[in-house]
Amino acid sequence: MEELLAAVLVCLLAVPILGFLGSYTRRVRAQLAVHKIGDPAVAHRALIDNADDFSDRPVGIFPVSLATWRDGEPNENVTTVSYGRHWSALRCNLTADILHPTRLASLAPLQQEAARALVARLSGAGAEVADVREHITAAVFALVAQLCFGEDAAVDDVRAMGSMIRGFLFAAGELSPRFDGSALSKLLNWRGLRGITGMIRRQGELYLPLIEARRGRRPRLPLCAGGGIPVHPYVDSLLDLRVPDDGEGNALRTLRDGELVGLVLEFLGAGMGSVSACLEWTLAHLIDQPEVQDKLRREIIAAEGSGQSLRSMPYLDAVVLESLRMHPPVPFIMRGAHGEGAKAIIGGTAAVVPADGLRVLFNLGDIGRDNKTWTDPDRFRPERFLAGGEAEDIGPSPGPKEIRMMPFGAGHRHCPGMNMGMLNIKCFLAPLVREFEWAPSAEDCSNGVDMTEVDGFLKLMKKPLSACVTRTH
Ligand code: HEM
Repeated sequence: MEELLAAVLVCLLAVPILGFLGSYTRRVRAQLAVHKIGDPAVAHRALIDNADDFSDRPVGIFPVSLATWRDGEPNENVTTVSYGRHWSALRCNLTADILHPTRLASLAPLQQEAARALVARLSGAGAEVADVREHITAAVFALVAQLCFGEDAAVDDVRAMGSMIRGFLFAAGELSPRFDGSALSKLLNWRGLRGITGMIRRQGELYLPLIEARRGRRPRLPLCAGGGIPVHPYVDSLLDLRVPDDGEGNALRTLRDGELVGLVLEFLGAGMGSVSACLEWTLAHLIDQPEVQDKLRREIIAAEGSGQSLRSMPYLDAVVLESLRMHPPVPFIMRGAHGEGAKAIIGGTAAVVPADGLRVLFNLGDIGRDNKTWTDPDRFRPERFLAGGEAEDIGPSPGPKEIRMMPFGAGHRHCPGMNMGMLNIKCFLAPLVREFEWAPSAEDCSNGVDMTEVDGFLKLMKKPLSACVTRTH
C-alpha cells in the first residue's frame, strides 16, 4: 500500500517537473536558436529598413569575448560591445582618425613601401611559390602593425604577432560554429576556450610593452605627415580615449589593459585577415582566367604611365568587387535582433528575447551569389561591374534601395574599415599584377586551381594558393 502511494506521489510530482523542464528547455532553445538569412531582400528589410532593431551583437556566442573576461570585467572591443554609448565611443575613435576617409591619402607612402617589400619577397622566392597566402599575410600584417603601433614595433615582434594572430583566427574560427554560449557548450568546449584564453594572454604579453612604449613617447609623432593630413597610430588614439564608466551618470574613464589588448587584437586581425583572404582569392581567379589578368595588367600599366592613381582604375575596382561578391572574406555576420519588427522578419518564436537580442546570422556568401539578383552568379566576371554591366552601380556597401552584395555588412554595424580595406587590397594587387605573370603551379596545371571554400572566421581557400610567378620585366 505504501509503495503504491509513493508511486502515485512520484507521478504527481513528475508531471509538473517534467512540464517545467520541457518548457524551460524549449524557451532556452528558442533563445539560442540561430535564424539564418541568405536572401538579399530579407537582409535589406532587416539591416536597412529596420536598422535599429538589428544593431546589437549576441555577445554570448563569441568565444573570443568570453575568453577576454578578466576579474569579472568584460574587455569589449568594437565588434563585441552592445550597441550604445560605449560602442559609439569606441567606433568614433576608430573612424575619426586612422580610418577617416580624408586620412587615407596620407597612408600612400606606407602602403607603397609594404607592397614593394612583398614584390621583393616574391622575387626572391623562386619561380614556384608554394604558399602565396603566407607571403601575402606577412606583408599585409607588417603594414597593419605599423598603422597600429607606429614605428615602435620591431621586425621580430611583428613576425611573432603575425603568426600568433593567424593561429588565433584559425582557432576562433574552428570553435565558433560549435559554440552557442550556453553552459553546456562552455563545458563541451572548455579545452578550445582555454586555448583561446591562453592565446589572448600571450598576445597581451607582446602588445602591452609596445603600448607602454607609445604611452611614454613624447612627442608622439604621427605615422606620416608629409603632404597629407597627419595620421597617428591607432594605439595613440586608444591611450587618449575616454569611454563611459559603466556606472550611472556621465563619468568617463580610460581603457583598462585588457580592453587595450582586445582592441589592438581586433584592429590587427580585421586589418590583416580579410585583406589577405581577398588578395588570395583574387589572384586565384586571375590565374584561372589569364585573359582577365592581362586586361587588368594593361589597365594598371596605362594608368600608371599617365600618372593616374589607384582610384581611377575601373577594371581594378571591378576585379576586386567581383572577388568580394563571390568570396566575402567574412562569410557570416551575427546580429542580435530586438523588437516586434525584428520578430516579424525572422519569424522568432521566443517569448522572451535575450538581453543581447535574438540570434540572426546573415550568410554573405549566399547573398552575393543569389541567382534571383545575379546572372551566372558562380562565374567570375568582373565586366558585370563596368559601365553597361548588370552591376555598374554596385559598390562595396549596399545602397538604401536594395542589397545585392554586402561583403562589408550593412546597417549601423557595417564595417568601419571598408575604405581602408579596399585601398589596401588595391595597393597590393596592382603591383603584384604589374610586376609578375601569375600562372598555375605545376600541380594545378592539369587540374586547374582548386576553388573550394572553407568557412571559419574567414572564408579561405581550402587548399592554400600555390602559383608559378615570373617577373614581367
Ligand atoms: C577586405 C577587408 C574587410 C572586410 C571584407 C571586412 C568585413 C567586415 C564585416 C562583414 C563586418 C561585419 C559588419 C556587420 O555586422 O554589418 C566587419 C566589421 C568590422 N570591421 Fe571589417 N572588414 C574589412 C576590413 C577591416 C579593416 C581594415 C578594419 C580596421 C582596421 C576593420 C574593422 C572592423 C570592425 C571594428 C568591425 C566591427 C564594427 C561594429 O561592430 O560596429 N575591418 N568587417
